[in-house]
Amino acid sequence: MLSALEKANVLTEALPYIQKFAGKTIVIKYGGHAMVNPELEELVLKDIILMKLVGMNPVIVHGGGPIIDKWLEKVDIKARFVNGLRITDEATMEVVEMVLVGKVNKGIVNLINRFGGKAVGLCGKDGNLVIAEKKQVTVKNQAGEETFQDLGLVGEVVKVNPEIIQKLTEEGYIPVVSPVGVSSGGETLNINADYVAGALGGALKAHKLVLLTDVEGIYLGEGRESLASRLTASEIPRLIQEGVIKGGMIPKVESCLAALEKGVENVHIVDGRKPHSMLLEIFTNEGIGTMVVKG
Ligand SMILES: Nc1ncnc2c1ncn2[C@@H]1O[C@H](COP(=O)(O)OP(=O)(O)O)[C@@H](O)[C@H]1O
Ligand SMILES: CC(=O)N[C@@H](CCC(=O)OP(=O)(O)O)C(=O)O
Repeated sequence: MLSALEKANVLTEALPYIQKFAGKTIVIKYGGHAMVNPELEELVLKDIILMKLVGMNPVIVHGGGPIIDKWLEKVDIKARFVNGLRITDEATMEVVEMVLVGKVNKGIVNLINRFGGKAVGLCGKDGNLVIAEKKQVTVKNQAGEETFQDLGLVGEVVKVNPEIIQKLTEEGYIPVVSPVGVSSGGETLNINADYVAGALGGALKAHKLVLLTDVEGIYLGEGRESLASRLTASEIPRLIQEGVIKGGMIPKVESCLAALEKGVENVHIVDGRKPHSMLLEIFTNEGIGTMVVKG
């Protein structure tokens, strides 16, 4: 345990970081795989409340893939993914919206409020926050040829209207965003939360985008020693092509690239299972996880 003096030292050591980040927007993607247990969830959300209290503007975009899987199973719908994206028919979309916007979003909002923060939950439909269109994807077949794959009601962000987030932030709220968007024709679309986080970070000109997940960062090979502490944007397409980055990591790195392109200064993929990983990232010089940089 720290003595009272040591605790005071820790606080004053954080001062330059608090000054540096005051007023800065930090978009945090809280992935479903990082929501591993209630104790850890409490730590993550209390860290975010602390960030808000010391003057930063945290904005949460949450996922919930494993929780959707659980509820789909209850109604006998099989979960299927292509390149980390859920194939979404109408029945699946209904479950996705109920689980993300209803259960997961309100669960996070309720906890933040209970821990003394002020949270407001939204999805892409609120204030036309996230306008999307159906996403087109190509995949390689067994012969190595590129073929088109229809994912159903899966969206790609085409426009973000961030005013509602800015208003909430100015009023002292922590916005909590569900990755369900709407097309210009009013159709509900399922968007991977990583893409929403990247696009929102870009639209808000965020200082930082932090993607909390269930691995330490991006591995370039087998084992923990292959963890990349820093990758440049230009290396990413090759790593996807070679199959080094696959599955759920693909939307994450693509979100990083989109955010960097739109001027987000710092983009990090961090282990959300590690207690206080975000605070370590923001308040110390310890580089944790993988930082993706322009170039
Ligand atoms: N090169 C890589 N380095 C680290 N993880 C990778 C890599 N390629 C694929 N992955 C997978 O990406 C997963 C993280 O994505 P995902 O499961 O969608 O998490 P989340 O719910 O946090 O969005 C990891 O658990 C891992 O299985
Ligand atoms: C199109 C698509 O894949 N949407 C995701 C949305 C939730 C999400 O992104 O959750 P995680 O961050 O926990 O993976 C899904 O249906 O699972």
